[in-house]
Amino acid sequence: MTERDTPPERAVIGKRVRSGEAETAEVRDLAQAAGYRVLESVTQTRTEDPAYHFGEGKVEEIAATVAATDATAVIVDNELGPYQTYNVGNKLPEGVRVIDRFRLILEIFGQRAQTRKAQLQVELAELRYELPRAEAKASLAKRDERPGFMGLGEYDESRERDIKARISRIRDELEQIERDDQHRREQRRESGFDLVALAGYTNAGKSTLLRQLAADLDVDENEDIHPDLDSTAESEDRLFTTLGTTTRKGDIDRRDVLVTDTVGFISDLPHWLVESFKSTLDAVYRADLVLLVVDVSEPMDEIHEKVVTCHDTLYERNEAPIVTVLNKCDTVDDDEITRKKEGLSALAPNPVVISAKTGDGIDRLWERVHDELPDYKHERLVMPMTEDTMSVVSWIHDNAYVQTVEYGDHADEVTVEFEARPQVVEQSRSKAQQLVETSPSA
Ligand SMILES: Nc1nc2c(ncn2[C@@H]2O[C@H](COP(=O)(O)OP(=O)(O)OP(=O)(O)O)[C@@H](O)[C@H]2O)c(=O)[nH]1
Ligand SMILES: [Mg+2]
Repeated sequence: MTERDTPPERAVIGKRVRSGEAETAEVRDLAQAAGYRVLESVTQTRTEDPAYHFGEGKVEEIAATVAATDATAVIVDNELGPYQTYNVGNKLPEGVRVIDRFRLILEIFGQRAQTRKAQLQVELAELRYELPRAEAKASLAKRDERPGFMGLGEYDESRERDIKARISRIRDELEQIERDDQHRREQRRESGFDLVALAGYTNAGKSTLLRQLAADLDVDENEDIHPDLDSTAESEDRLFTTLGTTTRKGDIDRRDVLVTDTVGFISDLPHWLVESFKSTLDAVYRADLVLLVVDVSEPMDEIHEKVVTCHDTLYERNEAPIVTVLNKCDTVDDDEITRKKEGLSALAPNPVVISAKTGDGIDRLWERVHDELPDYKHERLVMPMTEDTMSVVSWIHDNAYVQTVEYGDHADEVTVEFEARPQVVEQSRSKAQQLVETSPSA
């Protein structure tokens, strides 16, 4: 994690809503997560102005607030078009930056990106953010207006081409990474692991839950097939603490479960931004089961909105069944939980109530995970005793839940009874078949 060593930048927040009252709690948290100190906020309820986004008078009010507080940045919790950014910037004191909601989120992601995959995804999102702005600059320059648009220097006609070329190179590299990840998921499934992913709004408690679910911090034995197993999953009361993915072995009896924690969701993200993080979100989209973590301590309408955002983000690509997990039950009383469960019943039927912090409800959650995962199959295999038989028996021990092992009277055969994923049953059958084919009596 990169923290700024320099004193935090000072910011004024601006936000426009079409109706009702503008809520600034989340954008303040986002600004703080990006390392800004928020001094003031200025809000407006009106329709969007094409030139300034806000009304021109409101922009003047923002400029006056900036001057009075000596702020160095204006953070607008809306999407600003390139021309709007330019026009608002022109009204502000010299050198004050204008940052919209997406730019802000990209700044946070940029600070958190540690792995090659995360860095590529952030760069892809930045380039996709920049492309329409470079196009706008180009069209302004073509009309020979406003040279040096947005203070970014001379118009350079190769800029757009460069961005497009870079986007396509990053896409190629990310696709390769996705193929490798997919291959690893297949390998894990073949070795009998069920893949469970944690999803949910940012700050819902996913990383805290991962630590509760993880039994096995010592992952050396499987390092080759699990290079991303990690013994830390940072939790903090801050938005977007987690950006990449962390996978750990879960503590469930009989079945081997790998639990993956990943980047949180947030509302009002444009499609291209979500799409830029596809390689990371694949851990969720391609899991066997998704646990959708919800912070139950928040007011009902906020919970509702956040669950809808999560469903929207999952909707297009997710393949796995979803179990809703109402987290932080230690902060609310039983009556409130009952009320909130009822309020959510259409969106999230039959949720599991837990506290990732105290561990309350974790046993119930495991039971539910067990129920939702594909059924284990029962199998009874009789194998001839050859020099390879014991290694097959030991393979079955590693990949299945073995009930009994019996040796024939003359130690010429062995019978194993076990339960396992359908795929493991298939594989053990074919291993047993090979033993039959190579046995001397065949
Ligand atoms: N009271 C209470 N606090 C919790 C619980 N679970 C998590 N928290 C707190 O909620 C905050 C966020 O927790 P994280 O685990 O970092 O949340 P996350 O979903 O991983 O967040 P991001 O990675 O930022 O998206 C931290 O301050 C946790 O200590 C819980 O069950 N009860
Ligand atoms: Mg996290």
